[in-house]
Amino acid sequence: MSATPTRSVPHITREMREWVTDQARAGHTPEALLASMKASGWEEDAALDVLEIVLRDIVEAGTRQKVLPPPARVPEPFLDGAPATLWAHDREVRVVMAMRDPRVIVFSGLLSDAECDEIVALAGARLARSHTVDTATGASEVNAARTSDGMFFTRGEHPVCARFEARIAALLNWPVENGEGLQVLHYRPGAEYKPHYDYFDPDQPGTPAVLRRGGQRVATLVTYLNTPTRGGGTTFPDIGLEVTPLKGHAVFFSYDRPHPSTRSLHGGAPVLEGDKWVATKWLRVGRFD
Ligand SMILES: O=C(O)CCC(=O)C(=O)O
Ligand SMILES: [Fe+2]
Repeated sequence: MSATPTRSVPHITREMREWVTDQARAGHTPEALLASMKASGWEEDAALDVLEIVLRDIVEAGTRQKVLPPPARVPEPFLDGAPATLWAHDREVRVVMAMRDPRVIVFSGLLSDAECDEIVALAGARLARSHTVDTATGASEVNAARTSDGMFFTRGEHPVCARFEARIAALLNWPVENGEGLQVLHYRPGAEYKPHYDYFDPDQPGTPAVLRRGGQRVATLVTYLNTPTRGGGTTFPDIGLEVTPLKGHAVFFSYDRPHPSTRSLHGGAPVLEGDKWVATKWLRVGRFD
């Protein structure tokens, strides 16, 4: 048996990678690149190794872009004609601001003060340290990026939940059945939720299991159940937006594919004074049974 000669993987500097990438994008052939590298003193074998690695990376990056999932239909309120208010099941909701791309809408009056208080009281009785779905395993785990406490109601668990869910479905034109149960989060002073995406990362091994129930998340509605004294806004770092948490207001945003190009990155800024309570409704592309 003959021994296979081992060849070490060449170290490719950032400058080298950029030069090969620029030349290839400018339309120069691999043969032309090889000739220039040899002319500037490269050994043929080493130059070939570098070209093979960098050109393969370029092709793979291009393929990844092309296999972006097609855009999904997303929840969307009827805002044609720029109405000041929308009728949502049993209540008039005000439209405070609407951004088109990415889609971000702030509503007020989605819940009455009494309904906010009732949800806080029901959730408070059941709070435990927040858990998020770990897409590596599909299991729940304590998430260090989120320093709030949280719990989930099942859909329609209390009359106030069912009423709220019917309102959300009417407001956003999305079936109640496609919504997850409400999640309630409680942030104490200093607590925050670092910027994140709400969709499930398709590259994580646990994601297919999570998607079996309802498919991807395509929109989020965060409703503020109280008004923290200072801090605790919902931030959208890609667009420099911070939504003030005001009791009964809600911020809606949608994302038509599980990809950062949706610019749906968002977080809960640290609460500086007072507490913060929110109810999050995640909407799936299909029935969440
Ligand atoms: O607390 C907030 O403002 C954001 C909450 C959030 O991002 C979530 O529940 O997914
Ligand atoms: Fe979120």
